[in-house]
Amino acid sequence: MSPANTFVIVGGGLAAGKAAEELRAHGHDGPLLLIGDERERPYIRPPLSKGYLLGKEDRESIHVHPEGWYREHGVDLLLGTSVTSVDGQAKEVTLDDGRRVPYAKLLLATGSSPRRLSVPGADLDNVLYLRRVGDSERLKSAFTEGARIVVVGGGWIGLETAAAARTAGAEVTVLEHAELPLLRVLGREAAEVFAGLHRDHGVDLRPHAEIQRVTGTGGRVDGVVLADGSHLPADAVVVGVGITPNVRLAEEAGLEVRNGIVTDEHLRTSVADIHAAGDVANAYHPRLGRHLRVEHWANALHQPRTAALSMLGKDAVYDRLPYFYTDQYDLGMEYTGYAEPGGYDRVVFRGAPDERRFIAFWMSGNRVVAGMSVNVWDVIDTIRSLIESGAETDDAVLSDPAVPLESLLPRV
Ligand SMILES: NC(=O)c1ccc[n+]([C@@H]2O[C@H](COP(=O)([O-])OP(=O)(O)OC[C@H]3O[C@@H](n4cnc5c(N)ncnc54)[C@H](O)[C@@H]3O)[C@@H](O)[C@H]2O)c1
Repeated sequence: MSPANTFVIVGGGLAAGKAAEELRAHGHDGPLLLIGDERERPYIRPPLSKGYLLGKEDRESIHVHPEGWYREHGVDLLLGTSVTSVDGQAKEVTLDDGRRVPYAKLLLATGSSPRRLSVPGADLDNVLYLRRVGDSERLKSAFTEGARIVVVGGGWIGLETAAAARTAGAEVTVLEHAELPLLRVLGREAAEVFAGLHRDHGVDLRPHAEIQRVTGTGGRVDGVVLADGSHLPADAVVVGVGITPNVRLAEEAGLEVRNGIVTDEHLRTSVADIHAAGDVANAYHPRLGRHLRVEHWANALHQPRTAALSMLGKDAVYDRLPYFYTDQYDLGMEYTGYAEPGGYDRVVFRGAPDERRFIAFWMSGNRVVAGMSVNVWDVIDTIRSLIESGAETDDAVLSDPAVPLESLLPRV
């Protein structure tokens, strides 16, 4: 095995772990090095705000591969190690200990980092973020019976952690900038379902809220002050105000970076032999006809196959529709497709949103562009097929539970 044939993966999350697997599965038999700055071997993040946070899943179960897998598959794991620079001309990466590693092909799966809260007091202890497994453990110990938890941001992190905190018996307030949590992602009617869910579980949901500062005593949080002057006591503050892609290495290496590392549909970057996948990749999506950066688990799970094939010189295109899911209290939801504001003209419901058991279809003309099932199971694959087929349908049929969804698919 010659080092000239070394493939290097930078990143230690799901996309990185999965890429190692796909490279071996599709025939890379040369040296394979995975370099990640976390000390933990690659793990998946969805349980960190769901089952793991709730104590329903153990640490072993969240890993992408069992402990021995990397050795068995000849993957060198360099954990707790940062890549400090990439040289796309010399085709080598430099590590934080000064070592230089040449590569034949490089995959950047550097992920993203939580946006920090930038108000006075935001550096106090117990202002908590959620990205890594240790963060989830810190949240878990803060979520105790009667603890006062203020969550900043009503996105998926905010709402899932709010649900976990309430389930643990904490008093929870969610501060959301917008008029309604998830309004931008889901539109009004579907977003109302999540707001109602949290209110029914005793969460104090505050829309149009602007945090002005975090107050504390002895270095620890004791409250937050809002722009309207109100003061909320708090034992911990959880911040979920979005993430930013980790693009520094790519930028410094001269790769095209625009809302993430820009790639084509093969997940190739603008520099030869460098590929990108996962949260950090702003990849051209041929089905949607635009570049798209997706910050969800399913993307980090599936893009590595395309990246691996393309690193091996085989033809592969990434055109899967985005997919994500959530579990909050007794509500389970799956979503597939892509419906940005302006990209759809109405939402059609099948079932009962007020009972939190329904399917929602985001429509553009007579076509479904995205679908969400709430407490309705085993339909998401059919919804995906319906979107992918581009079949025309109408609202009366979509909203009628007596019409099987399969019957809306074009016959082949
Ligand atoms: N179930 C899932 O699929 C899941 C779960 C967790 C996280 N994620 C992903 O991880 C990423 C990070 O999640 P997130 O929830 O942090 O981001 P997000 O972008 O989903 O939500 C951030 C929310 O915070 C609000 N906000 C921003 N600044 C604020 C402020 N100063 N005060 C009050 N509200 C403010 C925004 O309006 C938005 O509603 C997202 O891409 C998310 O989709 C997905």
